[in-house]
Amino acid sequence: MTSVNEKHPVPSPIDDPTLGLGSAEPGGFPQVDSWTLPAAPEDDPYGDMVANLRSFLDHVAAAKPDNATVAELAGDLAAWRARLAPMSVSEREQVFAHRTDLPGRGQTMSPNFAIEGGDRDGVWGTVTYGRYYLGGNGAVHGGAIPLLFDEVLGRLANSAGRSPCRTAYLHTDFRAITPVGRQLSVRGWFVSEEGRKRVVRAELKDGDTLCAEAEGLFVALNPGQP
Ligand SMILES: CCCCCCCC(=O)SCCNC(=O)CCNC(=O)[C@H](O)C(C)(C)COP(=O)(O)OP(=O)(O)OC[C@H]1O[C@@H](n2cnc3c(N)ncnc32)[C@H](O)[C@@H]1OP(=O)(O)O
Repeated sequence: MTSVNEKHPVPSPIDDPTLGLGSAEPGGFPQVDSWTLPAAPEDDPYGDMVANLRSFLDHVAAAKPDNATVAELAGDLAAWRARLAPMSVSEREQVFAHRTDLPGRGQTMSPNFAIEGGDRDGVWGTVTYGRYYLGGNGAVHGGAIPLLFDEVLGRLANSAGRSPCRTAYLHTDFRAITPVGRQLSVRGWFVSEEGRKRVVRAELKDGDTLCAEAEGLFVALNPGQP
């Protein structure tokens, strides 16, 4: 056990019995068969929870709370951790990041890529980086940009009935500051597909300004590869 304070001890992630190196399921990424999201269900508590969690992280990043508020929040978070801990399931059963019917796949790790359309050769949509992703001086953290590209290109490279693949390289060029809090356009497309090798490119734009672009090689997994 590791702990930031004695009142609210935080177990290390390694204590999670449902995960471990070597236990990943082959090609465990959710596959994309259609880029069209179904109409949002009337009542979708999980989607609401994830949207609130994203917004919560933005507010945590933006706020300068007093100590009493921070202590209360730490207690609330510890209580929620204790409530969720017995509900841990295997990767296959996990809901987080597996809800391909939700914007952003129902996860909060990578920026919320809102898909507008796509086909076998490409995908396009928007992203708005919240305050959580601030690097400095109003610009998005440099690591959060390849995170978006891996999400967009990973989904594209695994789409349309293709066999599961993994990122072999992801080269990112930062061309201009990527602003926090503005709706940006994102586009990913196939450059080539030869044997196991899928070369894809993507760009991130603020209006006409190219903020960043990337090239990725995704390699189709052989049987038995994790
Ligand atoms: C819905 C979900 C969206 C999110 C998707 C996210 C996708 C991810 O981020 S996956 C996680 C990050 N990636 C990884 O962990 C991958 C780790 N690496 C690996 O597992 C392996 O190196 C792997 C599978 C990529 C390739 O290994 P292996 O199967 O042995 O292939 P290998 O024989 O070396 O290479 C196959 C071909 O690719 C080429 N290649 C492989 N890696 C590279 C590289 N980094 N640069 C250039 N070429 C490469 C090889 O030269 C070879 O080419 P050729 O056939 O012309 O000789």
